[in-house]
Amino acid sequence: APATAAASAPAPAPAPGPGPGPAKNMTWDVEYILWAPDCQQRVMVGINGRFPGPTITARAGEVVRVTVNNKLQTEGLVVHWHGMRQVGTPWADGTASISQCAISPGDSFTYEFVADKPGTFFYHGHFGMQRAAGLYGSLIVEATAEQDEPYRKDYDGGELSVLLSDWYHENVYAQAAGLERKDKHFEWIGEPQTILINGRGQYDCMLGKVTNYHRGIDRYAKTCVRGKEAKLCRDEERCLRRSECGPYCPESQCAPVVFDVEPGKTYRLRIASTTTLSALNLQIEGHSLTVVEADGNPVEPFTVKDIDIYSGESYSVLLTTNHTPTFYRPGAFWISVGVRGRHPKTLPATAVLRYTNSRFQWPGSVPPATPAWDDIQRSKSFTYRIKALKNNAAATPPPKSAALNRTIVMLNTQTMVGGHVRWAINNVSLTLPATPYLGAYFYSLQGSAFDAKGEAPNGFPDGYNVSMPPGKNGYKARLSDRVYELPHGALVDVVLQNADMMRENTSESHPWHLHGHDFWVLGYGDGQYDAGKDFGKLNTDDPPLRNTVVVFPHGWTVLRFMADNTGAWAFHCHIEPHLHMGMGAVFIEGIEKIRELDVPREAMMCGVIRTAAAVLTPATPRSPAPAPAP
Ligand SMILES: O=C1O[C@H]([C@@H](O)CO)C(O)=C1O
Repeated sequence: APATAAASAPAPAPAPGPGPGPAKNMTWDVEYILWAPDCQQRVMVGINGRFPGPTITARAGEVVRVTVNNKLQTEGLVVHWHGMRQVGTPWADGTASISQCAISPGDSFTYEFVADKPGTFFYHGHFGMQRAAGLYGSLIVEATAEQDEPYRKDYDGGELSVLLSDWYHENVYAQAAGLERKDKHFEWIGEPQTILINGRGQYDCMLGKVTNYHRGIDRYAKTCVRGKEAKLCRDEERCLRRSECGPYCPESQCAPVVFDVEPGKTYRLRIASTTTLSALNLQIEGHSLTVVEADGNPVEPFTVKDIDIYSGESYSVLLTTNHTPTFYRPGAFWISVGVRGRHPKTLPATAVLRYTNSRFQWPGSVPPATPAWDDIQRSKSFTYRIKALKNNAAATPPPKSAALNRTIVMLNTQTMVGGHVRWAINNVSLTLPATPYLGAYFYSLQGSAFDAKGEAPNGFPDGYNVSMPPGKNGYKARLSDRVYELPHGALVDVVLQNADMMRENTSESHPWHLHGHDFWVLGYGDGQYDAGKDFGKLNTDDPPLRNTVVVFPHGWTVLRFMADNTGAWAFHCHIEPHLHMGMGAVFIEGIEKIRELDVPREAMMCGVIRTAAAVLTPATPRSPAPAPAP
């Protein structure tokens, strides 16, 4: 490994990333676009002129190579491949300040990594609040013939991809500015205007019949108009100005999503959520759903009427088209997606499941109502049911507790720091340094790149009462870019401990996402985790492997992972404003091995400095400037 690579590395550097193999090559222009995802035109971050970004479909083991051209004139960007473990390619993880420098405006960067395992994934921006601006899309990894997914034989109809998100009319710069205002001027982003399915929604109206249930969410709730908007469609000029084009124009950017299915078959729905904030619930009128995959891992199948899904999670569910069309059920059914966990102010999103023998285009029924937002018990019972598939090689059990090297307890608190509302982990509210951690370790610049004087705290003081706000606990947070350093191969438990927020008797659920890994979810509980009592009860027999897990209000969650992936990995709440407010941590793994990596200059520098041979030859010391004339 080069010692001071910028000055002495041999030129030119080999192409970064994994070796040869079948590859998926793509070139993306990322740019601002005017788009009307919910029939209202706004500025978004699009890829190749569209929103959402293109779906990537790869085979497991294939190399994915995406050249990203940053055509945003005024901001950097990175793309994170959510769920890809990036073994050996930590610089391709796409986290600004952690795995790479943000790609400068006008510059390009090629991500190159192995789609390491089959499953349902997605990609998204990971710089500032760029994901919320629309920079995301689906990433599907198909199994090879040899590794065949265990549930592959259980569906004969095909696959449907359902990417869920929430959408705000206020742009992300305004959202971020509001979050950063001081003291009583703090502006929370509030609830989204629209839930999107595959990037489409209908602001302020329902495709189906409106009921009192919908009026309870938005008292002005109405059914989207069909006739008037259809007339607008015929006026091509107006239709091209998309924002004037209603949902029923086929050309419209907010046209309802319709999944055409054959009767008498079983389909696999790949469902992923990249919401800014909302926890969602999805159900399909008249059909049950059998959960078979979570975050790319096979789970013991179980059948439910609806699923909860948090930001950062993905599931595959099997659905059988077992209805015979009747007068009342003509063969078109509502897919309904509503908000859970926070008092909803957003109407549920709807899409249509339409049998090919359906007598009607549209369901005539009322879209099914979302389960009560505050029925946390119901959410828990769904989440607790998720277990690893029995007797399956892809669902490896965790090493037993005896092998454990380290336990990190992470208390999350919402607290004031310097007049700002922030989130903190053990009193450290994460700020990100200008120098990516991966480069700081690779070039041995820890001391100057970030605060390396001490580690991020391993726990919180005894006697902290998690059912009281941090203020009443006399607990004061600070900003820091400190990290957790993990030696290669350490077996690590993380206890996520939720607590009271600044407002007494309030606590919210948080979906935590770990980069570079899947982890085993060993257990959940209410109140404060008590190692003496709870550790022995953790599930080490069939815990599910996941990359995202929820910690429930005033509860705890324990996860375990093996720190065997050399790199710098983010671990954070997947709620976009919460990460922005400091709710995250960084693990530096295999510290003793980082310098052996082949970190490409492209990830740590910008422009031609990264590739031009000239700058790589040792610089000739400049003669000292002449002394100024007396
Ligand atoms: O971080 C948050 O801030 C608000 C609220 O606590 C203050 O307005 C909220 O719901 C969050 O999750």
